Amino acid sequence: MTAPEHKAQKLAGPPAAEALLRETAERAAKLAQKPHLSIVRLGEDPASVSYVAGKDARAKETGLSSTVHALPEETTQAELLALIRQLNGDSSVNGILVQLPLPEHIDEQEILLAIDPDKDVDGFHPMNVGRLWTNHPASVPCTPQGVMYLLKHYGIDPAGKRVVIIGRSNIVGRPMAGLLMNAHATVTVAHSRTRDLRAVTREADILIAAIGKAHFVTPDMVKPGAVVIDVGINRLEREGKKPKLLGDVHPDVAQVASAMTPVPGGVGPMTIAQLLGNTVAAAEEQAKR
Ligand SMILES: NC(=O)C1=CN([C@@H]2O[C@H](COP(=O)(O)OP(=O)(O)OC[C@H]3O[C@@H](n4cnc5c(N)ncnc54)[C@H](OP(=O)(O)O)[C@@H]3O)[C@@H](O)[C@H]2O)C=CC1
Ligand SMILES: Nc1nc(=O)c2c([nH]1)NC[C@@H]1CN(c3ccc(C(=O)N[C@@H](CCC(=O)O)C(=O)O)cc3)C=[N+]21
Repeated sequence: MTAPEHKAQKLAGPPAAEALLRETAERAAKLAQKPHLSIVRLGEDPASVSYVAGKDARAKETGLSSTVHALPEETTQAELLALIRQLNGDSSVNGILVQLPLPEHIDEQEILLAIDPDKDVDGFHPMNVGRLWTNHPASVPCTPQGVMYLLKHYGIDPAGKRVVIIGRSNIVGRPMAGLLMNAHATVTVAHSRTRDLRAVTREADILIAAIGKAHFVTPDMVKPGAVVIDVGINRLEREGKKPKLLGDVHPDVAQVASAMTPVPGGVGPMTIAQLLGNTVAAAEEQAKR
């Protein structure tokens, strides 16, 4: 008989997301007005349609109200800016989210700059990015903030640990690095130009994969006993069936890691819960004025 295989602890997202949603619902209920989230989406990309539907449904379940502005793919820059200005000026709107990626003809940076930083529940406005990197966080991007909540929920403290993040995007890798640095981790950010990636990732006590390539991280890249956080969601569209979702981490990594997030059911649910948390936080701030 062969020895039983080692299997990493499963860091499931839903229980941590439920805890965050409960806290969020309690805070929402204390406000005189229901917090309101406005979600803007352009075009019919199936992943965006599915994420936005999830965000809208979760908002309503949590005692928030939300509106989805589903605009045609051909919407112009000027039309999109006009909608954002209208939402900025509407005191019944507490949070604004413009779903990314935007179509090619839209200047994403100009759109993100136009969102009132106080309503920027994604934390993408340069004002909020600057606050994160000076350790005065206001609104922080939902996915990395959700990862921090998940780590805490499972009793994993990054302080003093070596963390390696693969990916340097504005939505995941960079803000993840800022948050972990603020939480006293020693942080390395790797990317497509990193030399000898395997030697770098093997240094990690906590390895975070945000690459966008299915099963990219293999067991040989992971230090035995490391905690592995899989942010990747790679959609395998299948004829007549729901798409299959694959993470950036190969399932065999569970044989070497001490703990690992699954995909689906890992970081994804944290992102949505954190978005609602950010919306309630924005509503609380706005209620003080
Ligand atoms: N769970 C969730 O809630 C969310 C999941 N995601 C998922 O996370 C993943 C990453 O998303 P996002 O950050 O937006 O993606 P981006 O494509 O913006 O960034 C990917 C990063 O991975 C790096 N990379 C690509 N190939 C390699 C390689 N061969 N070796 C090392 N690094 C590499 C890129 O490097 P370089 O900069 O050099 O190009 C880049 O920094 C995706 O699967 C996405 O779907 C995203 C947001 C939320
Ligand atoms: N302005 C903006 N803000 C974002 O936060 C943002 C964005 N644009 N563009 C795209 C990415 C991606 N993203 C996800 C949200 C939820 C799940 C999620 O709920 N995932 C579930 C599965 C969902 C399913 O079944 O499709 C899971 O992993 O278990 C995943 C990914 C937010 N993003």
